[in-house]
Amino acid sequence: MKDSSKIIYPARQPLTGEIQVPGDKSISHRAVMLGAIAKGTTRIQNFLMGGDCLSTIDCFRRLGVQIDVNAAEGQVAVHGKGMHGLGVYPGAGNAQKTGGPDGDLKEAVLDTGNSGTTTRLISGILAGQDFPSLLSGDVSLNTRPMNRILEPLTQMGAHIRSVHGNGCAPLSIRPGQLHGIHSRTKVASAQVKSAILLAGLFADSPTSVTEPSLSRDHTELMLRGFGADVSSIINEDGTATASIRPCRELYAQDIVVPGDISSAAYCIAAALIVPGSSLLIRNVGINPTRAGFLSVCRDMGGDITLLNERTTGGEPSADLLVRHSSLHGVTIEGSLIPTLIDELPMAAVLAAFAEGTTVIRDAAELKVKESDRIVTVTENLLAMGGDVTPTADGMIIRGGSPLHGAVIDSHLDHRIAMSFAVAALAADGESRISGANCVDISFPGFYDYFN
Ligand SMILES: O=C(O)C1=C[C@@H](OP(=O)(O)O)[C@@H](O)[C@H](O)C1
Ligand SMILES: C=C(OP(=O)(O)O)C(=O)O
Repeated sequence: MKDSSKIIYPARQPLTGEIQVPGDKSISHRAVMLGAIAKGTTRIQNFLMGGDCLSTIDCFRRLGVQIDVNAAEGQVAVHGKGMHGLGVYPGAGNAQKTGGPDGDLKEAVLDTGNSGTTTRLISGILAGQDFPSLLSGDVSLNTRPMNRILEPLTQMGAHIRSVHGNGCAPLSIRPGQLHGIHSRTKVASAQVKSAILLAGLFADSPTSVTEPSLSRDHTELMLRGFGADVSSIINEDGTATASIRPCRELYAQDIVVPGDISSAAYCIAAALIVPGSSLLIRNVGINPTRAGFLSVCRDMGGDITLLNERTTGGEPSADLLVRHSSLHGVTIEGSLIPTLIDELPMAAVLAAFAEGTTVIRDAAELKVKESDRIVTVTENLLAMGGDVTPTADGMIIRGGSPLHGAVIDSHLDHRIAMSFAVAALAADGESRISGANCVDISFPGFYDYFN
């Protein structure tokens, strides 16, 4: 990704009016993936044209799926190949000889870019194919932990390994007969759960995954919509189990992607901290497994009203009316964490504008995202004059003193760039954000919204 920097000036006026944020990243990824292995054409509206979802499209095109993109209209048509129709397409520049004992067998060579979701979910699908593949991403992606999918997929009979033996991508996947398992995950991760469920489609017996608490359930909801036999329960001890039966065929769907609550979080936070603001954010996904940021903002004293609540394709959404509010510190922990994992950098920044202390704990997962977000949030908050102490699984933020403009290092992590762009709106003096273009990964046009 090319380096770029951006100067952000404090907001000179309240944020008012109506906006709509781009489509949900998690749902956009899944719509392409399930569309690719379904029978028929899946038509997607309000697809997120961000770098990560474009990586998913690119991977499936390289597996022979015709995908038509109308970027201006946010529309994507995925011409599904069915459960067993993916393949290696020499000539698309993606096939190479494996050079291994399987001699001439061609492998699909796929670039998953900066996207953990693409890498982990597609691995579940590729584990069930009859051709080999090689997955690799950018420098950040190739340092992220993959043993969390390698272990359960191997247990299912997949032939998947980390090429350099370091538990990270590149990943090499060879054909293998998959069997159903019951997997217990250590962390509540929708990516791990989804990789196992997607592999379960291709197994010869049912598969289930129990996670410590419920992570985002878009895969389960969408799989059901495509005709798979999926069930989910919350167990008495608070753990969550999702189960899937092997599947012969998935059927194409029309999908309308709601606005991404993870992107809306920056607009919500900006409206809460810039004095006089009153912002209406239309069409935001509020699936309870994603809406933790809304609860936290409200607990902090944030004035947020939900209007026009509705459900499309099993996914609830609403319009959010957000008004400037005086905030106070809170504790963010436990089963709430997976419901706002990507919004924690923004929540930490918000905490710096809140009176009193905010404690974020049980969030060690922050360390294995696009950057170590405990480190990168702490470093940048300190640069702005904030009072923050990093901990092993979170941060303690003592808020209420004014932040000042600073040089912010995004570490090419889109969530860090956006969280600190918002901080800069309510700080004294100008800020400079390095690697500012990385916002295109999940929120193309982010800076224009604030202009
Ligand atoms: O399944 C998904 O779409 C995602 C799950 C989360 O990751 P984990 O499953 O690793 O927590 C999240 O951080 C990521 O941005 C998107
Ligand atoms: C962690 C993120 O995404 P991914 O894991 O898909 O790279 C994110 O969007 O904040």
